Amino acid sequence: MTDNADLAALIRTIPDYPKPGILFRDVSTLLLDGEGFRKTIDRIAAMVATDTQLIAGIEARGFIVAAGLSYALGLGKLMLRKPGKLPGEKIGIDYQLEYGTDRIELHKGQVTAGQKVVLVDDLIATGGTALAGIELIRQAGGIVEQALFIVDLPELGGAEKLRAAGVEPTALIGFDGH
Ligand SMILES: O=P(O)(O)OC[C@H]1O[C@H](OP(=O)(O)OP(=O)(O)O)[C@H](O)[C@@H]1O
Ligand SMILES: Nc1ncnc2[nH]cnc12
Repeated sequence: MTDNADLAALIRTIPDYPKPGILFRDVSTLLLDGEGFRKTIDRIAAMVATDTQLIAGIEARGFIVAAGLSYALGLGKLMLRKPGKLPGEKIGIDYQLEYGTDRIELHKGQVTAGQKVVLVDDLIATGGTALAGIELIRQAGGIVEQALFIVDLPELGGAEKLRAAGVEPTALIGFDGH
């Protein structure tokens, strides 16, 4: 992981949100900064494997990263959505969050067998969300070997879990603490 201190400085930390003990790393302040967002997307885009065919983003903050990369690289984007949002036939998976549980869903037929998909999100903490996304894309026949994030919280072990699942995670910024 390179330094990216310029981008780290644009991310606000809010203690005890949404629960006591959680240090919430709020990317909304980075998103407000046009140059900061452009640098974020450019630096992540430079890491995307050249054989990538599709960018998968996780609702909601992951969509912003996915949209930027999709535009920068001219690749399509796949929406992994929270429950009840997709109108078509879908598959879904439940997962644990650092502060609760959730579910994501994917439209059937929007990943083709053998398609190379990169998963992106704003942040990886416990890795539950990213692993659920990877599992869902794999169930649909896609190949996921790379996942990219703006922020990693290494103490929560998510990146290690992704490596154990055969996916190489990279983040621009690592923050200490929960
Ligand atoms: O590695 P994990 O422990 O799974 O946590 C990371 C996830 O948590 C946040 O999303 P959140 O569920 O808060 O939803 P949002 O993007 O809709 O705000 C973040 O954007 C990641 O998707
Ligand atoms: N500490 C944290 N800050 C921001 N988003 C998160 N998602 C899960 N944990 C988080």
